[in-house]
Amino acid sequence: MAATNLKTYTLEEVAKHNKAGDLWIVIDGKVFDLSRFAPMHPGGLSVLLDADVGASPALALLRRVPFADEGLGLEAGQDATDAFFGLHRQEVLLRPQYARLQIGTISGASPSIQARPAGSLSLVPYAEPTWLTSGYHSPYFTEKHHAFQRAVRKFVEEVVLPDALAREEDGKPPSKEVFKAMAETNLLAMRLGPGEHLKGRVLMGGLVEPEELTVLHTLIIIQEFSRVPARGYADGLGNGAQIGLPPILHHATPALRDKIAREYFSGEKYVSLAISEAFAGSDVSRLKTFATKTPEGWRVTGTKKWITGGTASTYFTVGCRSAKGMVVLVIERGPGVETKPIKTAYSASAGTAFVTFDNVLVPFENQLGPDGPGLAVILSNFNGERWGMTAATVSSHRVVVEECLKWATQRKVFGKPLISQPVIRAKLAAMIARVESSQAWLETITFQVDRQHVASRTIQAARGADCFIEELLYEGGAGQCEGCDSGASWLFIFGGRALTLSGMGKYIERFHHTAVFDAILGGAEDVLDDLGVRQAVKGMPKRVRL
Ligand code: HEM
Repeated sequence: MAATNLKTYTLEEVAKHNKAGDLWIVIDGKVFDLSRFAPMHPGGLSVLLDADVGASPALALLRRVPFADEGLGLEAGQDATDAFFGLHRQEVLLRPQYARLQIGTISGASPSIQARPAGSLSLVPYAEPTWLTSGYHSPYFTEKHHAFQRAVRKFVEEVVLPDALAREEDGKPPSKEVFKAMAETNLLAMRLGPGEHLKGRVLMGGLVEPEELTVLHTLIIIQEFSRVPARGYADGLGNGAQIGLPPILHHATPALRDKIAREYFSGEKYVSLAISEAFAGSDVSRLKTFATKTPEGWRVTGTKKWITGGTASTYFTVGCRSAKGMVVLVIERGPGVETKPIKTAYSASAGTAFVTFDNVLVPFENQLGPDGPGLAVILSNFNGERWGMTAATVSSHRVVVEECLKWATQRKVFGKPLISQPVIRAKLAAMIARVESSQAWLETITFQVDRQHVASRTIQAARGADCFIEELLYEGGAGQCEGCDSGASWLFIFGGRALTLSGMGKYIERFHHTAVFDAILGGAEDVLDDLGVRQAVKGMPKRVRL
């Protein structure tokens, strides 16, 4: 927070404080006293004193240094806004320890750079999907969806975002308070989509009635949550339950279903899906976790790997091999169940676990669906998972487009904004086209899913499309440079800053090292691609010929 007794100064007054130990600077009409901070400045003292860099701005600008003369949106004698924003994220000035360096404002100047208020829409072109862009219309979303979106965004930016950034830093799991807040608004329940589990709940303070909630609302929730630049944190924040709970809701006995739903939707206990193993990923029929029927119940022995949110989960929806084929069981943490964190490249806050089941006794009532064709229970779950991952993927790519657009316009190279380079504009054009087309396709599919109430054919089509969208965005798409195989566009736009954990490119760095994961999770991309085409071929009419 800025000091309260702010004074008004002229540039001439500021210019007198231009040396080490007595250094004032002007950023966006605000006067900062850096006299004590300058020796500790992370970018060094010298830059702050170097008039040629425009960093001793009051002095430099009064001298009309070239930087200020280059048509960068500043008039000579004004301030060092461009120099600052070419090197720092806006949030630096919002940090209390830096905000309090402000001692006043420049007479007659009014700040022109403002942080976007929590919950509001971004005005950066393409930073929002078309349906949220002023002047555009949507065949799917109504005014009520808009109100819902505003409420979810506010929640995400006020409650989730600060915790996500902090947890990505310290590697701890998402805070209990965030789960509790999600429970209070019923976001935990709504994230699973429409259904019986919403009955009697007050959704988002009453913004939508339980029977009114559609898959389009779920799309809004997923896409708003995915704007948070912390992919791993999102996984820790209940993405495990997103896939682990549906089989319980659809196949468990009413008593078990209601107990686990109550505990999860109130934010008390967590649920994970435990299918993949060191031995089997996409080829789930080869699992080596064995369930044996005994008079007292099922006995389960085996291991599970890459279990999202598993370190914190109480319940695991587990795919097992049985004498009859496959069976899915709900296993509660207890004797014989152990979880160990897996160190991943993407985030410790995802709670990715290696789970061991050592001769665990599981009551017969915990069986989900029939013994033998358990594979069908597992596979049916993948459809919703892929759709959700695609919705998240498109949204997080949009955030990257926004970051790149901002950076390319505020960063100066060779005396000009980066955006003045045609090659940068070409990369941005490709990224925008892919994000926009992916979102359009996603909305079409979502609408079909909504109308057909998870009709299998649409869902199969959705899965094929989802694979394509993810490939488009990651492998050949938003990340790639057109006409060459030189890698991700966002890396080229941000340069070395895309590799640093702090500063301008920190979100790009985090995005880049998690970007490919959605092509693996929920079934490897190429396997699902192939499945999509095989299913299309199944639907080919026998009589068609060229
Ligand atoms: C209120 C004034 C300022 C504050 C509070 C401040 C603070 C910081 C902080 C916290 C960083 C670390 C990186 C980050 O977190 O973004 C940084 C880096 C830096 N700062 Fe400043 N700074 C100020 C003004 C300036 C000015 C006027 C210049 C010169 C034009 C400057 C040049 C740099 C440079 C060159 C870096 C390193 C950037 C990089 O590694 O990419 N700073 N500053």
